[in-house]
Amino acid sequence: MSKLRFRVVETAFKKKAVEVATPAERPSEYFGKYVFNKEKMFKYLPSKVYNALIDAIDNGAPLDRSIADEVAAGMKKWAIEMGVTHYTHWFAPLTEGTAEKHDAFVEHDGKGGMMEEFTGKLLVQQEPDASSFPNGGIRNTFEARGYSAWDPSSPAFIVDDTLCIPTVFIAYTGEALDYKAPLLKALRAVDKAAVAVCQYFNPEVKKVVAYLGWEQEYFLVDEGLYAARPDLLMTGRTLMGHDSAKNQQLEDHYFGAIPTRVAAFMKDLEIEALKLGIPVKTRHNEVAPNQFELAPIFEECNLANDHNLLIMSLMRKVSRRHGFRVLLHEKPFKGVNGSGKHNNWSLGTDTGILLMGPGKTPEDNLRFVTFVVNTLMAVYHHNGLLKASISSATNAHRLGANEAPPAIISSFLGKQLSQVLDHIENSTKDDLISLSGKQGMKLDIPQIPELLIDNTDRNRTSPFAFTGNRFEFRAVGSEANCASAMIALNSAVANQLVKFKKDVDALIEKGEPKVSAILEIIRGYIKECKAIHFDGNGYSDEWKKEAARRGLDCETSVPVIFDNYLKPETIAMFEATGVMTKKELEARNEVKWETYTKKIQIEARVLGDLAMNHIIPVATQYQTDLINNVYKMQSLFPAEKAAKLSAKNLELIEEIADRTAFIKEHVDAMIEARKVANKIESEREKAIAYHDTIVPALEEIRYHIDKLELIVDNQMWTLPKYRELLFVR
Ligand SMILES: NC(=O)CC[C@H](N)C(=O)O
Repeated sequence: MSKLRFRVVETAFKKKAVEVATPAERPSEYFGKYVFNKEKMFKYLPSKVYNALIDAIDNGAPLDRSIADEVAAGMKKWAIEMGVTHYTHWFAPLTEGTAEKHDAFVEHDGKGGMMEEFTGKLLVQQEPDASSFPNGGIRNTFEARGYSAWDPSSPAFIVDDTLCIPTVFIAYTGEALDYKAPLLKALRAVDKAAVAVCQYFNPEVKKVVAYLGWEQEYFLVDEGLYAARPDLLMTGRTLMGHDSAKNQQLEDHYFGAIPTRVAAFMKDLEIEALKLGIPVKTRHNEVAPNQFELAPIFEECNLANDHNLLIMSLMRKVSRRHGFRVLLHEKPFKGVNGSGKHNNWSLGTDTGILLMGPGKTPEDNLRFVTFVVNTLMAVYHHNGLLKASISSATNAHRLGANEAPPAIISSFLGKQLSQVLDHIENSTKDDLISLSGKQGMKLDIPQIPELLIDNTDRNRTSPFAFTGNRFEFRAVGSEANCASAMIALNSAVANQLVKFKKDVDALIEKGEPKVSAILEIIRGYIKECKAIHFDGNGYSDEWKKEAARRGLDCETSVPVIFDNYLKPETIAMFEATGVMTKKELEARNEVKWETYTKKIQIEARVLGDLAMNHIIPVATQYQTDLINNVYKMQSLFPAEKAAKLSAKNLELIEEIADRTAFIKEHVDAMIEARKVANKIESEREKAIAYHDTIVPALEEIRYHIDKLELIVDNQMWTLPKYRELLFVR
């Protein structure tokens, strides 16, 4: 009998919710307790320094060294009062996680003792010995220097005894080695380009901010069960496991009562998140059993992204206090919903206008339509790139399967917005603009009810859906750094807005009045990007055919999808917006291909091990029991009767023999295929070989393992089954 599996199931069943103390203060009082936010800056910094820092945060003004020294002194004072002993630059290298290297505040005081020290120099820039992060060949090992540099726009925060300073991570030669550096550039580009366009409508607009509201989906699995599944432990997903008879068919988990152990975890997590200034708001059960979701209020994109990275590491930490492990993988379990991280994206002005939201007047709506249509143009022209920005070895299992968006980028607009765009497209300039006496010009742009639009039919099958006053990029994966998608989207929109401004200005120069110039260009754009608009069922096979006919990127091989980053139009777009150079894009793709290969390689190794060490031995043992039974039948009964009574067992004996033989042969073949792939020099070709030869083998082997799970004695099966992983909580 398999002891471990039954022991962990039993222990898990007995676990009670961990008591979580509710803080005495209200959430609004402890919100941001561990953040060096504006309130603390005001308290701990001289007013001149405070003003300079706020200017740097709000307007990107440069900070000189003397200011940095004073900021560091203020930060240190606050941190030491909070019991902090260490500091770290906190950054997001190209690994999908975050990195930190803690240093104590201590320095020699020159009198044989120690003192706490933290200077502006240490705040502003560091040179972590971080030569082992992926860099795609940008840094040669002999010149392996990478710098981390302070991002004042994301406030420092405290985790345990450490002051964490959000930073970018760049090479000695200036290339980005992280997600934050290009994200900040993309946000600057979209700000600049959108401000220029906004000024057609309101010359007061000086700043446009990109907002991000992410929705983090995740699974929780009892820690004991998790430990008994080496595949979960090492790859984040189950590489095998037959469907549980009951899973999500009854739709009884979604929005259901939150299980008590989970509710305690959520409460604990939320308290910690609020203290770190993460404005968490929503929590609920998701579609699959043991799947949940957490979402904050939207924030400025760079901050929101840091908060998402932070929440993922908090989730990992807090879940363990509750005897759980959190699974952020996009598809931990086959056959039930995967986990996404829908990115709600919008643009807003410093005059308080949400640019993707309809307004009250036709003029407001012309602005609204301008930004929506330019976004559609960007998504249309860069649909392959946007797909590449969310593609990974892990997200590939999710896209197109069980409620997740398909692997083709299209945009859902809903009935009302579609009608407005159709109206503009099908009207002449004179239909749309009439001169009406003293009131001046009248625009015929249909009204979109501001409230109603929030309730428009949602389309879960759309990867990029308009949802009333924002777009929801639903294809982003749960494990991803949102920056990848946000870099691509904001850069593409920035580039498009620049083009729009150029097109409109050209007409104005020819003597066309501003409003009709805008309408003229918008009308042309609506026609041009029609192919991206799709309100139908994204899961259907007809859509796949239709999307191909429309010329949208329908590639499904992740390593090939990455080619989108190196297409001439992509390079031109990133270079024009100043977000990334060709060299950076090339290097980053090397990392993407390499990571892809390594992830599949690890899965193949783990599956090979489990097949040989768990599955085949257990199946063979059970087969031996059956064989013994057959022999005993023969000694007990006359031959004919024994044969009849043993018929079923004989079938099972053969089935086990066939399936184990298949598994063994294919594990061996997979090892050989890996050997061949590993010899390939080019990272791209190697990743393609892994995709084409190893990924299908993983599926084929799994199929037979899952069939064995159905027939082998349950008492012998060593790995916790889907019904246990998904329902014990
Ligand atoms: N209810 C939902 O929105 C499901 C979303 C789904 N889990 C996804 O992967 O995107």
